[in-house]
Amino acid sequence: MPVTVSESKVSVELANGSAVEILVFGANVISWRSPNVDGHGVKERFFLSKKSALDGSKAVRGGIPIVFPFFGSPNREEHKVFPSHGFGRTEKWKYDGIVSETKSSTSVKFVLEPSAHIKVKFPFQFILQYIVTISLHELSTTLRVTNPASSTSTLTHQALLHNYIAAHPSSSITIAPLTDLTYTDKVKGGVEVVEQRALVDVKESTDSVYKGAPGEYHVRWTGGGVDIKTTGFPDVVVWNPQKEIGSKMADMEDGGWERYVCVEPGFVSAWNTLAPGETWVGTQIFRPL
Ligand SMILES: O=P(O)(O)OC[C@H]1O[C@@H](O)[C@H](O)[C@@H](O)[C@@H]1O
Repeated sequence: MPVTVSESKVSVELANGSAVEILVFGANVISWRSPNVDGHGVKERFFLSKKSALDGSKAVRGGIPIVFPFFGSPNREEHKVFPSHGFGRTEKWKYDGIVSETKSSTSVKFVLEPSAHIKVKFPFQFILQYIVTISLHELSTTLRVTNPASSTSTLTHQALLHNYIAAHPSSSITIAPLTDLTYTDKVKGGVEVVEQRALVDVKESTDSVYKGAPGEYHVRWTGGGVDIKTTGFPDVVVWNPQKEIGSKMADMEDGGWERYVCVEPGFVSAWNTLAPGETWVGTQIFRPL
């Protein structure tokens, strides 16, 4: 049975051992195992902190949390009732079934619409759809944000896929190509910097929001790597707190920052405004080396 559905989780497994697990809480992908390129064995591709809550009591520290309707700390009035990164990652999504299924690929879908308690705090209509597609050697995820309003009310939002890519040691991690892009350095209080490096590393605490993102990222580390292709996301965030900040995070496993890098495609440096009936779509595809 390639798709297994429980109350809290949807799991999909293909014949070659590729497997993905998605919590209904946050529609958070928490695991993706895919075969090694040499054909021997499968490897976990995402980091998930051993100290992360997975019961819906707190956002997941790992996998792919979905950031919506705003990124980072809330600065618009209508967002101030929410914790950082919004409510997309802390709501229970509805599993909406299998979208397509072949021998080499399966797509499943999750939907989030305003619940009674969200409506009280966020008086805007929205429909989020999240499609996770696992194929023999790739994983892709697509987020669709729709403004279903029939009146004139617009939906203004940001969105980001907060990928925790399993990569170690963090001293060997590089991300490219980001050269010549302007980024906001959140570690240095939000100064704008033009990236000079051909290979960006995370040896020091890094929290950088790149604008005008190329949509293709080569993430490499000793003995491994992954390529990520994206469409619809004008920005990309690179984040690794290193020991300095990571050791103070209650849900971070000991030394966890040594074992991942977050490369996060997003629509975050500006706001996207959807007229009634409009939909924004962002897609990412991972291919491990
Ligand atoms: O601890 P959180 O809310 O999951 O956020 C983790 C990090 O997420 C990144 O996307 C942000 O750029 C960082 O500033 C933030 O610290």
